[in-house]
Amino acid sequence: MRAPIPSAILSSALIDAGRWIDAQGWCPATGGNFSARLSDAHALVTASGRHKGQLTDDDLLTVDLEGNPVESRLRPSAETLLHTRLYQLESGVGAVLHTHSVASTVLSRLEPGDWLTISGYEMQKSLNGNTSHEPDIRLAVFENTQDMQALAEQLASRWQQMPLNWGFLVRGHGLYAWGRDVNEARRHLEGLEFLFTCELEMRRLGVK
Ligand SMILES: CSC[C@@H](O)[C@@H](O)C(=O)COP(=O)(O)O
Ligand SMILES: [Zn+2]
Repeated sequence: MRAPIPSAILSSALIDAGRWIDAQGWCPATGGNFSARLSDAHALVTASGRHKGQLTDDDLLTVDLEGNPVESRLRPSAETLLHTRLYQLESGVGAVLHTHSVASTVLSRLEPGDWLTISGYEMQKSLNGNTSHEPDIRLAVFENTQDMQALAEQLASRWQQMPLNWGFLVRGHGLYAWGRDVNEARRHLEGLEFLFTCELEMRRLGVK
């Protein structure tokens, strides 16, 4: 069982992550949503429709792991169910950052299959568990839908076949990256975005 983490610490970490992500240009308009696990049963999540570079404490609320607000009148992110499903699937997931970068959006549309495979980059070592550039990194790619319940079920069924690591892509939509805490989620997000940019450049050059 996890010791609960004070909400104020996680709020500040998510607000800070939002400013950084916005500075990278990975959350244009009101795109993206973030969360952090408070305990075994609750998470802090961004309210729907907020600009992620301008978050304050008033833009975050507590939800249970079914995505229901707890003691808040704010409307949680439209994609809360994906966050809470990740917390349900893996107790080691402590934070989830969802972004809408150009690279993740375009690459996910260029990749026709259910998986994006990446290999040969030193930056693969930014992803937990990787000690070499050589092994393939495989990221799940899901079709986009506005039905978050359905997408959460697809995520769970893919996870049952094989647990996913680091993140997944939603086609034409963006990236979900996670980690044991906000710092690790940020590292995975940054590493994956770098790898996507490289892959996109390779494909633009006709190498792949
Ligand atoms: C700019 S619209 C993007 C939304 O449809 C959605 O994909 C998104 O990431 C943000 O939704 P939100 O409800 O603000 O968390
Ligand atoms: Zn989104």
